[in-house]
Amino acid sequence: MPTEIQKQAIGLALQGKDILGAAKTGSGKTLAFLIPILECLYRQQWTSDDGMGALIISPTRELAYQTFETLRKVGKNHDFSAGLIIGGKFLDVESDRIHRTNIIICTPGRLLQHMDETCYFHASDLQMLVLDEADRILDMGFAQTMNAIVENLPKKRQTLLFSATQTKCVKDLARLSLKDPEYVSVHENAKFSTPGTLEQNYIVCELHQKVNMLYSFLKNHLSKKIIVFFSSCKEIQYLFRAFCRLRPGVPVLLLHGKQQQMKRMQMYDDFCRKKAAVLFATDIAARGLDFPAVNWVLQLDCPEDANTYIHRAGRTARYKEGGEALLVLLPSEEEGMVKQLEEKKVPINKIEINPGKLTNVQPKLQSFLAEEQELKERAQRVKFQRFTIQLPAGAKLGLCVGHLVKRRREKRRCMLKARRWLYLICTIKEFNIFGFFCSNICFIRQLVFISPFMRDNVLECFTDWVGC
Ligand SMILES: Nc1ncnc2c1ncn2[C@@H]1O[C@H](COP(=O)(O)OP(=O)(O)OP(=O)(O)O)[C@@H](O)[C@H]1O
Repeated sequence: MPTEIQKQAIGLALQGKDILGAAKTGSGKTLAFLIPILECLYRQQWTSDDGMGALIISPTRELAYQTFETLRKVGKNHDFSAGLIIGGKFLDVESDRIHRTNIIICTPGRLLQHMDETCYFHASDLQMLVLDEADRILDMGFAQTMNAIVENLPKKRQTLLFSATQTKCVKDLARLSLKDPEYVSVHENAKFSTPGTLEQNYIVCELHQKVNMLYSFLKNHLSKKIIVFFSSCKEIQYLFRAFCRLRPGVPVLLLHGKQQQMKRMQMYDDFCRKKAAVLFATDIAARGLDFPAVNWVLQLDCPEDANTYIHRAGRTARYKEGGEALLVLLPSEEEGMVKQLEEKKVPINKIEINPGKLTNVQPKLQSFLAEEQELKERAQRVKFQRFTIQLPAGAKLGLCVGHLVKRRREKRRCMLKARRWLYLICTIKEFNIFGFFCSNICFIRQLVFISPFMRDNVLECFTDWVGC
């Protein structure tokens, strides 16, 4: 039986319409664009000599890989060739085949690299463009890459955009030159924006209790399949190692963007296959991934916004299955986040932690840190990062300016370092804005010259925390 989004979107897509598709997480959007692609190329009797007929752009390698696998299943009776074009693989192997591939599933960066460097590759016959997780692909993080990609695509084509949190931003849509798009939003009038089978709660927890809380939670759910979301690679790497030593009694897996490609794929496959396991993940696993039978999603760090919350929580309770989501908030995050979630129609209840049920793992952790220098260094970096992440945006920029002032003689090195810090401590949005400041050291000197008060404060704060 087709799902609601499939019923509504497939017919319109087959009529050649541009589509803005929005439906809750786990509601079958992938088939809502794969079936029209296959049908469209089949009707035109597309062959390998015709080259690329359809292009699907995904925000992450894992999602592209998953879509590729689904396409292999649903397209097994067709003769079209399909290719997965993602980073971390050999460029020349892809280059040899790309111009003969009918359906390409890719991440934006890698696609642009081929557009720039692979001489045979062109997109002039493209019939259909699909942006999966469209709002993410059109946001600031991918803006430049996507603008460059769109310049290489023919204007006459059909464009389909899908997401659980669809963008209606006119500027974004203008960038893609959509022609009178049909807005297919199957759950727009629903009472809630998350699946009805998803039970959602949040707790408020002090920072120093988070690790105890996570350990106790895992101990109480040993037979379950759980995803735990963190907001930074540093933190996840440290806690992964710490939990491997703490041995909670369930296999702990790790997925983040700084892993090598092979490792990433291996973790992804392992977690798909396991019946009971916990996956520590950053937001690269937040969107689109369809891990089978996940019971719990735990968000140990507050998401960037309500949309990110919806996508993270949507890794469970997929296609009629049940699932539970627990959000962990610091006291300072509660008011703002809960308000955002209410505005987005997310039904979430507050529950209290039972202090009697928390296991204190701090003494064990301290003894591991004393034994292992590397773990200790990781812990220190996480501590600094946790402090800075909570600062207001202006103070983050201040930290960076302070660093630049102090090391102004080593111009290039300190600029690079400042950018790296910003990357670690800022959200993507903040980083994009502040990146501008770091790219012009003269500007920063002027800024500091104008504001000696700011400089002194920043230096003091910075020296305290970094000890430099
Ligand atoms: N018509 C259908 N009948 C049965 N199962 C389906 C149907 N359509 C999709 N599914 C299954 O539902 C699950 C979720 O589908 P899919 O990954 O496409 O959801 P989605 O809407 O893209 O979710 P997200 O917003 O998280 O990306 C998949 O396991 C898929 O196989």
